[in-house]
Amino acid sequence: MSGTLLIKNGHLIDPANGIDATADLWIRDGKVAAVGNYNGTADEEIDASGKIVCPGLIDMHVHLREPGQEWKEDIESGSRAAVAGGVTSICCMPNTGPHIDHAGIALQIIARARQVNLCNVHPIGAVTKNLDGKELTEMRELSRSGCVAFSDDGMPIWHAGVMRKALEYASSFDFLVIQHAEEKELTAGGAINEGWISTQLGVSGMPVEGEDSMIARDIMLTRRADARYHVAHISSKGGVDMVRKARAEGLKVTTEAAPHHFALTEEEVLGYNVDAKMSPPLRTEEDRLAVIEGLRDGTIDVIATDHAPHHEDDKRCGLSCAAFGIVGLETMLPVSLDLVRAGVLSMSDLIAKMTCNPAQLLDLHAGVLSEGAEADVTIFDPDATWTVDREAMVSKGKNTPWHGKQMTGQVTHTLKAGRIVFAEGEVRG
Ligand SMILES: NC(=O)N[C@@H](CC(=O)O)C(=O)O
Ligand SMILES: [Zn+2]
Ligand SMILES: [Zn+2]
Repeated sequence: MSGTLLIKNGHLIDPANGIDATADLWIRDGKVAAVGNYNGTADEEIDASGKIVCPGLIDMHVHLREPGQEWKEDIESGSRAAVAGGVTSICCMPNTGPHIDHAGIALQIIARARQVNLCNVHPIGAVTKNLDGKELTEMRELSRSGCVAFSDDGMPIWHAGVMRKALEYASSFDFLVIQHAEEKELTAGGAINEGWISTQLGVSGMPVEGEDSMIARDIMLTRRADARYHVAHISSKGGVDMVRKARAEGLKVTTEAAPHHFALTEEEVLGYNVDAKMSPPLRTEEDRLAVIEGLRDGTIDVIATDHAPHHEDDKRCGLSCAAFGIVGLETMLPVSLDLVRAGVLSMSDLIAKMTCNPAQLLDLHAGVLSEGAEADVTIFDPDATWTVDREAMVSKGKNTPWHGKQMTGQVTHTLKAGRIVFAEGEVRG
């Protein structure tokens, strides 16, 4: 956008620059022009009194379903859902059809996202061709085509030998390898966490050891390869403890938590609720508290949604057969704000986990409000309440466990490169 926009009187939080104060934010020609005083006049103003103004949120774990399953979501609907949730940069996972396992698909996604022009979309390239865990992709070429990290998400990088090669190769270029940690030999046939509740419901469970054993194996391989390893959607106490230990040892191990794993437990599936089914599954209260402690002490430096839209037809067929996954973009912020309200994190530390921390991990030029930076900005009212209505969701996916629940914290404006792309409850553009 051209011209000068003033966002005034907001509580500005820019963790990367250590800013946490009431201040005006000046934007000129799509870039941050100044924080505080500015020698000029505004063409347009947004009054942000009583609101928080922060860098546009980044969600490094999103499933956009395009190409291949556009009835579940596409780049346009996913981008719209993102900005409605205050998210201005998303990384999309490679389990599309075709998979993001060659440069052409990555380039196609980037081109389509630019046409849609609502948020930044960064593909994550596959580690193995077809995501079948056998042969490595051309990671260097995928990286040159815009992939910001590598994963077989949806599937684990299963075989230890392939994982070792992937980590060794990635290490020579400093690529980040993101693991969906699940030992399928242990979880096969399971739909929810294995335990008392799965027994009670008579539904096959996925033991927590499925996640933990793969994280343990991967940490050993990461140590040997001196690679950068990231655990996707961590959900278990054992996993968090191992990551904490690995980091203390100086290994380049990082992880992310999804809001559902720190907000909900396996009790959500009582009543056979298919919208509480995802992989990894909701686990016990002990696991949930361990994820929260990991967020608090910095073991977990990123919050990412694992936004996984599915069509009704893939969900409404019983707990055992329903697809794994829930949508998350539009509820990420209010659910995460509970961590501030509970005194687990300061507002600035919470925002860091959704802005500068993922940006740093993925080397994105985003997540800060420094002078000259692209003006991707989120404005939200931390106290406003609203009720989740699945039918009113912007995403094509309506599979949310929070339907009918009251949220505290509402995005009022989302700006992409200085342009208002969401305001007054409407996506613009
Ligand atoms: N998380 C999920 O339950 N589902 C994801 C796959 C994944 O993230 O592993 C999906 O693509 O639907
Ligand atoms: Zn996954
Ligand atoms: Zn995922």
